[in-house]
Amino acid sequence: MGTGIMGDVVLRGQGLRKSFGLTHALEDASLDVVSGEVVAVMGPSGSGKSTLLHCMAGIITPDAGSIAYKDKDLAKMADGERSALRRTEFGFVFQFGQLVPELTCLENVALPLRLGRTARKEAERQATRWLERLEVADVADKRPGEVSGGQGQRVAVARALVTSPSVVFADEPTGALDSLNGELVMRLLVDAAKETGAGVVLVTHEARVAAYSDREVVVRDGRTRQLEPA
Ligand SMILES: Nc1ncnc2c1ncn2[C@@H]1O[C@H](COP(=O)(O)OP(=O)(O)OP(=O)(O)O)[C@@H](O)[C@H]1O
Repeated sequence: MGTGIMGDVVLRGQGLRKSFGLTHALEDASLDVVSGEVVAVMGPSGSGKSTLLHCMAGIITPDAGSIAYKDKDLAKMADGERSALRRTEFGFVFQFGQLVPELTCLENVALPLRLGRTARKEAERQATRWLERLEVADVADKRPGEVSGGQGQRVAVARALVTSPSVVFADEPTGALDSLNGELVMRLLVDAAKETGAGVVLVTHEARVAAYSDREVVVRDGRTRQLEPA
């Protein structure tokens, strides 16, 4: 891995600190997200991985440090601007519970486009293309409760990519899957991201999953350590 052409730094977090009461979740964490590159964020349970991801995505505000999207400081954006950035430039894949149970898989994938005011027909056309790309076109009309865990995660990946985001945040995306389905989801996620040029932040504690990345960053006690590519 790691031989693709990498682009520019799209998102840069530097010197991030975040405490929850007396818990110092992040002490000094830095992370660069490069377009077309998959960076794995590894580390033991409770080390601060998810907190780092949530800060980088603008979901929570760090106590100190800076996060810049294409050189624009997230802290200086208005709330509305930050939410618009999340909706249009970021995609999210979590471990589970992210699809809307009342909607069909097709409607779930079309939803981010609909929220961005794309007309229904066009949104569903693009959603269909992404379901095909993730090899789950056959579940388009089913609801999330009627599909397997692996199929559901592939639908979630399709939904994360449908807006052509510049950054995809994936927090233990294969955590609830068996190894075969986990490998399939990772392969499809990485291939699709490479194709669109998205940078991927992959939070995982599994070396087998991190093996899909181009670069690894280890978080320990809220501090990041960048590993040199092999
Ligand atoms: N909203 C919160 N309120 C209070 N404490 C929190 C909150 N979020 C995280 N923490 C604490 O911050 C520390 C880091 O948590 P975080 O979820 O970032 O770790 P992690 O590396 O992602 O762990 P895991 O691999 O188990 O998901 C932990 O001690 C956790 O209990």
